[in-house]
Amino acid sequence: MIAVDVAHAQGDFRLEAAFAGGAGITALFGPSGSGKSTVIGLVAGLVRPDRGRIALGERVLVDTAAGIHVPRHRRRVGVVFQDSLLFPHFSVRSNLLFGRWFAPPAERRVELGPVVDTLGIGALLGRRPATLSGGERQRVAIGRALMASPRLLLMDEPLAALDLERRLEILPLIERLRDEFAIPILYVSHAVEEVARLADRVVVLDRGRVAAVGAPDDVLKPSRGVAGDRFAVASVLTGRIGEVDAAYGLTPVRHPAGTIWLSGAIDAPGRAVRVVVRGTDVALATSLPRNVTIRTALAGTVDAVATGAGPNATVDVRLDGGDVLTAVVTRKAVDDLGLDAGDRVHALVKAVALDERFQV
Ligand SMILES: Nc1ncnc2c1ncn2[C@@H]1O[C@H](COP(=O)(O)OP(=O)(O)OP(=O)(O)O)[C@@H](O)[C@H]1O
Repeated sequence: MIAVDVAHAQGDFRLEAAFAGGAGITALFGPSGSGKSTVIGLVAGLVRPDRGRIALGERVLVDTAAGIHVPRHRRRVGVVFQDSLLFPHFSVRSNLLFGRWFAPPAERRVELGPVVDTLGIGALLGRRPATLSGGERQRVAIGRALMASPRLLLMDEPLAALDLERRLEILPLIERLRDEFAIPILYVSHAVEEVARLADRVVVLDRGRVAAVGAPDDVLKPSRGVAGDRFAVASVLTGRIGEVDAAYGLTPVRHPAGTIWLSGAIDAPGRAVRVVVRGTDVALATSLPRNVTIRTALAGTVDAVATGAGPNATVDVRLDGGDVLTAVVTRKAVDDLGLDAGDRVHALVKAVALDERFQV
């Protein structure tokens, strides 16, 4: 468990944040410049806070009042950045083994074999970093951080430099290492799908302050602190996978409010799945439109409509079965349709917006 309570100024920016992260993945989420990387730097020991305390379990890493500032190499905190630097003249194997030196021999709990297996990098061990693709380099960087048997792993936008295909390959590996190595992870990301899928707990930062803390389903709602960034609004729906439509390459997810179609085939009938839906990918209709390309129409009742002075509005729809789906629509559409709490609506979601590999 990591507990952070710090104040730190750099230039005009002032961070004043207190939060705690437990087992599993704690996501730090928020707009650019909100202070996410600054928090990572403070926990990693790259930056010394003006004031505050950082503790990892029983161990105090920073306590400015007591004059404690554990140097970074003694923190037992692993760090993976967007572009992690590997040692260019070492093989992948040597890069991985290098990580071990950061753990005192008695505390080396992570072995090379399981790391290589989990990350699927066995074929790369003899190669030099320059010969690796971006995705391969990132896997090795994650492996090297793991080899230090860290008590906490910091991941600062670890997938941001990769294309969608590579991101989708590495995402399940991050889940596996969370589960198999049981190392708590503090994970910085801009991407709402990543946060919704990975995080056990989300800390939303906004202009250096903690705007919200909670489970992804609760926090990734606009009314709970991420207003202003319409692309940061997402909902998580739970359903069961049906039989793949092989002719069209679609997977149906059965939900009490209707069938959610995913673009792509997941051959796992009966498996429970969480589907992450961005608010900007949802349209609302007061009657079921017939001649429309969208195949997914979920029935529900408007719970709340939030409008401000801006052009956009958010509409929380309580779907049949209980899940809440938030739609980001224009304020004009809300007025034109006269949408209000209690109205029955159909929430329309484009299947092509739901990449099946982002679902859990
Ligand atoms: N060394 C520095 N000197 C002065 N200001 C800094 C310094 N480092 C960062 N800042 C400022 O501190 C603020 C927070 O930066 P930080 O990198 O923590 O944000 P972030 O949430 O990680 O952003 P992003 O998502 O864009 O990476 C920004 O306004 C940034 O310009």
